Amino acid sequence: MLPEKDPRKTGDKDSREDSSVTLFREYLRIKTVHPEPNYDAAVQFLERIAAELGLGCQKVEVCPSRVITVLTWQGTNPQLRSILLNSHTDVVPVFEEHWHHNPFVAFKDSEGNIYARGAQDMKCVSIQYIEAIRRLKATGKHFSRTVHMSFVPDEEIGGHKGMEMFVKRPEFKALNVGFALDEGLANPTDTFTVFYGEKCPWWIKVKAQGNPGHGSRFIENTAAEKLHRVITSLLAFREREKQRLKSEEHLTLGDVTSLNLTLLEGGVSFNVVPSEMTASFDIRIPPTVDLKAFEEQLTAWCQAAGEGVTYNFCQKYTDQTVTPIDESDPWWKVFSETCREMNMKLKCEIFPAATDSRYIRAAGHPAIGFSPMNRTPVLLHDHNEFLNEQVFLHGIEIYTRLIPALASVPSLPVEA
Ligand SMILES: CSCC[C@H](NC(C)=O)C(=O)O
Ligand SMILES: [Zn+2]
Ligand SMILES: [Zn+2]
Repeated sequence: MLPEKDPRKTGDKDSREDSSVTLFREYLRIKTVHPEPNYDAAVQFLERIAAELGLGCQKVEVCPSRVITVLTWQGTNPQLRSILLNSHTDVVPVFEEHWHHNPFVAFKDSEGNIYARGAQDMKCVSIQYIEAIRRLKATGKHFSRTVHMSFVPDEEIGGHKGMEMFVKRPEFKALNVGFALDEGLANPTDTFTVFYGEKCPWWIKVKAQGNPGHGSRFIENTAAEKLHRVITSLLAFREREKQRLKSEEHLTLGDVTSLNLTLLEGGVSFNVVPSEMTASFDIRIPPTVDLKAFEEQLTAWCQAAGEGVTYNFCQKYTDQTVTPIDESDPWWKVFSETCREMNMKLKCEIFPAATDSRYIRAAGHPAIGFSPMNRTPVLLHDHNEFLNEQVFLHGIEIYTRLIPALASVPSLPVEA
């Protein structure tokens, strides 16, 4: 085996590599991978950066072993609401056998593609924030609004011991957030995708109870027959939404309700008709859907399937707050104008899954999901996730324009 420092394993051929890229690759090598992320190493890395850049560093332990690290660049008028640049430190697991390079080595190929778990989701963004602030500080710049960078654990497993707890803490309230940026998705075209809201995740477990008996007989009203009816209703709805997405050109995945049957449980033996079976569904509901009516529809499908069919929620997110994206909104105006000045094409969408932005929005703060990765295939959670170093470096330039613009938004009426 080659040692991991060997350039044949890491792709470290070029000693002239941009120091931002080197830092990005160093961060990618920290194994903050579930199910046992090394969060201590990430926090130490961030503390080192804070010291290097002369930033304030606050650690908030929201529950045992779950620390939020906040690096702060104080504004010249700290009374004004701040800019929050959020990113999560954890990454999803890998199937190592499907990777062409070790996903925790950050191999760079001859085209500058950096392969690593977290290259897109979302260690790139963390380092882009840091490097943009490093550049701005180096030129002696100051802005009126304070800029905070928050680095949070556990986003990939729902954020329950991360951002969800943090937004309820006095330390979060003290950040006095005016506007937040968080993660988005890559876009394979020239355009950058921007997310102004998210679908509500509902995870439901449908339980059907029926008559048990010998597997050789025609038992009446079995749990399986009832569950089959529920599954048929829900999958028929899935098909309608799928067709709607396909046939209406302006719609994106964020605009329709997605639904998948993800778990089937029940039974003990081939020849025993079970008295109980369950089916679990991952449902994602756009902010425009009436949640009460949708819940009534789910109840009706279960009732129509027969007696003894019930469901319970394993996840039920109901906050449908979206961030304003009209030019009358001072934050959006500055964000979109700054992007326009850089000739960036933006496409505004609803995020099809769930990120920590939902907790920020629910706490009453506008938040935009944005990862500056155009001309890049969407590879989050996929094998051989990569980001090209030029795309990464361009992202730093983008934040180097966006951060000053947002941190200079003039005092708002609510701040007077
Ligand atoms: C609903 S909690 C889990 C969060 C996860 N986020 C992503 C981005 O994959 C998801 O949407 O499944
Ligand atoms: Zn992410
Ligand atoms: Zn993710």
